[in-house]
Amino acid sequence: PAPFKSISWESLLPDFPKGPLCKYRKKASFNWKEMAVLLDGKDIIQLKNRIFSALESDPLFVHHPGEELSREKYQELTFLRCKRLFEYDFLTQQEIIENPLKIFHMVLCIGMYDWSPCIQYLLHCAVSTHLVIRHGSNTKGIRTTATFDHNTQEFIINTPDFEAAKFWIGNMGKHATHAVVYAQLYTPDGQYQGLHSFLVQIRDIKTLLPIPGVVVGDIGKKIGQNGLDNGFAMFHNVRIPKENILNIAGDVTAEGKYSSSVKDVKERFSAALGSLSSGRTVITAVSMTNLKLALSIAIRFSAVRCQFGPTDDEEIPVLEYQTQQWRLLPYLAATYALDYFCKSLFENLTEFYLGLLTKQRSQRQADIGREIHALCAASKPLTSWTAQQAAQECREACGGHGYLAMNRLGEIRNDNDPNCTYEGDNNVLLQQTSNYLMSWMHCIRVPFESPFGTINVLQDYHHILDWKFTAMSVEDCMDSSVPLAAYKWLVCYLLRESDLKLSKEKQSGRSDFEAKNNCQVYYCRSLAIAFIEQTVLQRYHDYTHDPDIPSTLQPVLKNLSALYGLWSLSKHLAVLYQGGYASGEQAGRFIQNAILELCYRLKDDAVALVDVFAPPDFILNSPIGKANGELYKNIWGEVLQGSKTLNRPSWWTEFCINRPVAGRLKSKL
Ligand SMILES: CC(C)(COP(=O)(O)OP(=O)(O)OC[C@H]1O[C@@H](n2cnc3c(N)ncnc32)[C@H](O)[C@@H]1OP(=O)(O)O)[C@@H](O)C(=O)NCCC(=O)NCCSC(=O)CCCCCCCCCCCCCCC(=O)O
Ligand SMILES: Cc1cc2nc3c(=O)[nH]c(=O)nc-3n(C[C@H](O)[C@H](O)[C@H](O)COP(=O)(O)OP(=O)(O)OC[C@H]3O[C@@H](n4cnc5c(N)ncnc54)[C@H](O)[C@@H]3O)c2cc1C
Repeated sequence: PAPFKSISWESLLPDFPKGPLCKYRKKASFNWKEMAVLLDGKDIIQLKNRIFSALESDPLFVHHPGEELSREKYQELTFLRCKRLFEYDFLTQQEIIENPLKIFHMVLCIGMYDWSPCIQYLLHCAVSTHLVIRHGSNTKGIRTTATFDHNTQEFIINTPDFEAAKFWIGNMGKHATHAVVYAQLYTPDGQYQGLHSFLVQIRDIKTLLPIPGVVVGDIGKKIGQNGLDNGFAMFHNVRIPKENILNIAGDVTAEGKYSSSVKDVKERFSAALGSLSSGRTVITAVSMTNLKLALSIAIRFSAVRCQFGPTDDEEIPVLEYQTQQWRLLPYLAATYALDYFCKSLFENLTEFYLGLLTKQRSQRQADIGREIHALCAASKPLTSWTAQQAAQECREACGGHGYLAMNRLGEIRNDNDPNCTYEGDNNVLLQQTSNYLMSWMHCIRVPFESPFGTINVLQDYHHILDWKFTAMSVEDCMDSSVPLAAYKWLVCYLLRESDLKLSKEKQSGRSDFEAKNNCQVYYCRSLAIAFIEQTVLQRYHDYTHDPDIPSTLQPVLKNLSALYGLWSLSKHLAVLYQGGYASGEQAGRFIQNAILELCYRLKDDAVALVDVFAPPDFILNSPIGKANGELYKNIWGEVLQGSKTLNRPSWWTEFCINRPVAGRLKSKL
């Protein structure tokens, strides 16, 4: 990051308007601008400003308060906005090469405005990876076939029946003209060659009418993200040229012979699915961004909204209540920890793609692919669930105002919801992470490490299993080293228990399939969650304890790290006691009291902490979350902008004239 002093704050990070939030802003222990520069750096802040102000000045992105858009209109507007994003082309190739992290920030800035155009845009950019994989979770079971016809040098794409139809596909409902279709490949000798992807034209590019043999349409209204047209498709002997096989894992010669540089079928399957890791990394960051949006709204609201007080004539901000602090501030800490983790995961992914682009065939490159897969298969569940719970908590924390659509918490919650499902259902994905961890069990007696070091903790497996909770006071627990040690034990313990459980299941005669399924709840699933929480915490602990962090910022960052660690760990207290890491009343009590103390210490910093990441008012688009904190003026301003707010309803005669005759229909029942 650029040094603090050389930057003109006025142009880069202007002061917030004066208002009711000033009271808390003055109490903050640190300078929010210094924090923003530390976390993002001047270059990224400039990029964010550029994107935010482009959207704010563009009439196409104007908000329509008080207006209900039909789904058709919203889809049209989303498409126009998506086209406009291509016109803006916010980043040059050179900028991306110099700092790939800029793509990540660009996506999240657009998403903060609305996820529908953002995802539509992303899907158009990433057409090579993300269209028509669907057979649900079990990709191996996809039933669409691609049979090579060497007489015409074409593949014939076929959907056997409607249950095998592609469903849910983003952009396919109304407008996609081409799709990447995952299908089971058959060569002319009748041999089955496994899952491959093919580029298939589905609509005419001049008329948007379906190509003969393709049945394509819109799947209907969803719980959220309704600007996006999700669709279905079925293929009836649709012929595509030979060149349209996307030969990631294998190819077919003109004579119809199959060839692949990857001999093992299982490896080919992993290669075919490898690109899903980038989507899962993006979704991890999308969910973390939803945390930022929800908390910006709920914390600003809580700092201004007053209820009850020590005397009848004095009401205090709801943020002063222990309950409100405990409900919101751990999510604020999680936002900071996950924000750091997302950036580090994106860097890991960049290294992986650099290896692919330079055609690395090393063992390290293969190990990186496996480790990234294991990381994002658990970070997507962790972050999307955290954001989902946080959005609901923030909604309730804002009371009735949180339920008003204009304040956006419902939209954030509903738009975040599918992050738990797409690119792999969370519960299904966690199994991939635990499989990866379990696969290390046989290495435990020899020295080993993974490229990003996330499983190196297992090198001390036997030793760590003997560790105990040793803190002697609440104050002892106020550093993230305490939950981190507990997490290391937890991962080793759950790994041992999962492995033992699997062996027992097999010994009792269960098939591998059954045995694995019976080891998920309380074992493998908990293991994957504990592992990813430990990894997030480890990275954030190392960052916040780095001696290069300015001394003006380190105390608050350390508090956030400790709170995130203890709060996450507190959900595993039962296992810590069950496995003998903790014993006696004190351990649990210390952890609980440390959480409350950290919440109390952070409450005066909370507004400044959200000021660091909250987007401008236009983007946040929530009257109760505005930076001026003028809660009531902002709400009234928005309510009165509704075109029909003060109108008599169009159906007023039904009330005033066509009155019901009580009991008129009774005899007809
Ligand atoms: C993972 C599965 C559940 C696999 O299940 P199986 O039981 O059949 O197989 P195995 O567990 O035995 O696996 C075999 C082997 O393969 C390895 N593997 C599996 N996946 C990967 C992977 N991704 N990378 C590396 N390796 C992998 C596995 O570890 C095994 O190896 P070992 O033998 O060594 O142990 C699978 O069936 C599955 O993934 N299911 C989920 C299906 C799924 O995810 N579908 C997604 C559909 S697309 C979708 O939903 C899109 C939604 C749109 C969302 C938009 C939001 C955000 C925008 C994102 C945009 C992305 C932009 C990115 C840029 C770009 O890509 O260019
Ligand atoms: C908004 C949205 C957009 C989407 N966009 C696309 C897209 O663009 N392209 C695309 O290809 N797909 C897309 N999808 C589909 C998405 O990838 C799938 O919904 C997802 O992979 C889950 O599969 P499923 O819906 O078949 O769930 P299922 O697999 O039917 O899961 C149902 C339930 O069964 C459980 N379950 C399944 N298998 C197991 C198991 N082995 N062990 C334990 N429990 C299990 C799951 O946890 C879940 O609770 C989209 C979905 C949504 C919601």
